[in-house]
Amino acid sequence: MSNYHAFTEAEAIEYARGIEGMFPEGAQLVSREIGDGNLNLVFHISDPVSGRSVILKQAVPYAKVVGESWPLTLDRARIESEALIIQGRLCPDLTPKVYAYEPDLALTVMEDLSDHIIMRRGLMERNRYPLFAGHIGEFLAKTLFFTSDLAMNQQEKKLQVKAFINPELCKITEDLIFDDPYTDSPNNSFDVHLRDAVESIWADTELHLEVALLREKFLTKAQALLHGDLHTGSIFIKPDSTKVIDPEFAYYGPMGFDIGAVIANLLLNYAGQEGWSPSDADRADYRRYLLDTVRDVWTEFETRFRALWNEHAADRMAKTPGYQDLYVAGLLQDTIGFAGAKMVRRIHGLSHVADIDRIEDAAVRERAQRLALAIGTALIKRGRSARSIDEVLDIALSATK
Ligand SMILES: Nc1ncnc2c1ncn2[C@@H]1O[C@H](COP(=O)(O)OP(=O)(O)O)[C@@H](O)[C@H]1O
Ligand SMILES: CSC[C@H]1O[C@H](OP(=O)(O)O)[C@H](O)[C@@H]1O
Repeated sequence: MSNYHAFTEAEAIEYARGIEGMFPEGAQLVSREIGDGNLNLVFHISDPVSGRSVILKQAVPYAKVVGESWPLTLDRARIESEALIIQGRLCPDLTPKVYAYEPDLALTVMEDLSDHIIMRRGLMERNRYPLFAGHIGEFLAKTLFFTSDLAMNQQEKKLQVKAFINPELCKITEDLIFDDPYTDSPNNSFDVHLRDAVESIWADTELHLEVALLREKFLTKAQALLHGDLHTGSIFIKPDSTKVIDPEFAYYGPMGFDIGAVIANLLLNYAGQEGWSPSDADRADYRRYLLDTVRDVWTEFETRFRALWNEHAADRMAKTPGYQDLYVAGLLQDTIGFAGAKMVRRIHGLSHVADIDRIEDAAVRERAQRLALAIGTALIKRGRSARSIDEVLDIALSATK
């Protein structure tokens, strides 16, 4: 990556001007750096006259949220662009179009999705998205099924596992999700009022055993090409459209990690509804919508995944009676366990979620945090014995005072 340097806004404009066919000759381009994620630069380049626009996403050689003291591979830009291309082939309507990838600059040029909003914000505004569960169920079923040994030639799949070895980004997940929240790590960050709840998680060895088993799956179960960071900040949405962005954490891992991420982030918003002050009936109604969506995400995924299996399984052994049922039962258990782990890390780990952190009143924020921890830890403990997605809804309802 010898020519690499991080773009200034002026350089981003110059680069965009050179993209063939993108902007009219001589257009007065405007650039805004809009990256609000933890890791990368995102330039929005537009021509106010023609109304045309494009996104340039560039990795920097460190974790932006921490600074240069946390070096991070630029190879994540390759992983992200290659994963976007695969996901785009499988789900063209659910992903941004990738126009180009420049390895020397760790830069991906992609479709501007600014007519959508980031789903986390949409949920914080208490919008409802009736098509979301079907859309994300389709994304999960197609991307996970078609990249797995069920649908692929096993030799080709192994080459894909190799192409998506992503050790540095996986290490972030291994530490921030499966280690730090369960010990007194300097990476943790939490409000003082939460110390007793956090200390009881540090001391809960029954919980630690379940997390160790989930971590082992994350480390070893190369089931499918995961998105790897499928939270509601990685989803752009509007009523009739859903687009999944930001797969730089992609690697071959356990399918339930992606499904669990979606469910966890719906439940984090559920907990964050403590911060809303409508009538109790309105809050309960929005929470009901979120729980219905949790159930629908799973059932939409399961229905489509089974249909793909029945129609496209390439593997003779995949047709063995009973195999599909056991496989799907295992996916549900993984999904529930990973959902719990993805909730807990957002309360007292390094990286939080706005659904809860934006609650200004400390006492109300504390109620939301405790609720998220109660649901998250219960999901982790239930995972291995779960039989139905309804158990997730029951856990959320019984933790809610
Ligand atoms: N294709 C896109 N169209 C419009 N805005 C985008 C696009 N991709 C990213 N963004 C904006 O940039 C922000 C950060 O992007 P993201 O891919 O999540 O970066 P990071 O990898 O740093 O988390 C998003 O929250 C969104 O506001
Ligand atoms: C130091 S990275 C922390 C956290 O950030 C990533 O999320 P995003 O870049 O989408 O905001 C990922 O979830 C990591 O665990």
